[in-house]
Amino acid sequence: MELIKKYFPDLSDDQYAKFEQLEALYKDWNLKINVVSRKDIDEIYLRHVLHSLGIAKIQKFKPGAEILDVGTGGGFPGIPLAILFPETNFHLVDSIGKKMKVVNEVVEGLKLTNVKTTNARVEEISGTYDFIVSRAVAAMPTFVHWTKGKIAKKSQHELKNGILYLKGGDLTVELRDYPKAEIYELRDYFEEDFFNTKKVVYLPLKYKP
Ligand SMILES: C[S@@+](CC[C@H](N)C(=O)[O-])C[C@H]1O[C@@H](n2cnc3c(N)ncnc32)[C@H](O)[C@@H]1O
Repeated sequence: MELIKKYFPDLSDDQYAKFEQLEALYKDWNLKINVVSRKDIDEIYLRHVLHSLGIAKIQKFKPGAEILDVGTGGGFPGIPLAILFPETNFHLVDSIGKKMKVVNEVVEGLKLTNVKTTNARVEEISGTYDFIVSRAVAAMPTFVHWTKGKIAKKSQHELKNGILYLKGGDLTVELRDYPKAEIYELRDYFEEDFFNTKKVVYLPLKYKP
């Protein structure tokens, strides 16, 4: 929790209270349905919450904007981002029902009124979004294929819209066909060793192969 205050010092009491409550909710649910590994649950603020919030260091979401979290699993990065941007709308999607059950319980427990959830493959989701966020779901070519047509051409963020993907390691091969991809190193924003190889890849919509 101290980590959240260290990097996001200007949040409201309600936001800090939600981040505080989040740990207990996940710990409780993880005893029943294992959605977060044991090591990760002990370091949930570093490995899940702060990592998810890395996206916010690259892009601030506007009130009323629509964000799709593809393959949210236990709710990452969608839930921490929904706490950080309470006036932005988040749609969290995953194809595994039991993970969505936990997400639904956490959303309810935290009283997050800006989160909608759907248990489905992303290919089945219709509608368009200002940004698509994700972590650890698929290689970029597959991900781009799955999400084709789901990014609004007219964004509420003026000229910025597209995919914001949390990735790690060497991306040279994976992003070879995406010359417009912008790579942001999270070690430039967070000093913990965990972030040494972590990045946010921003793929603008107007990418033309
Ligand atoms: C490794 S987990 C990552 C979960 C979460 N994003 C995180 O970082 O903790 C990948 C998730 O993507 C989901 N997934 C994979 N392909 C999907 C698809 N086509 N549509 C929706 N969800 C998908 C899986 O069910 C799984 O929960």
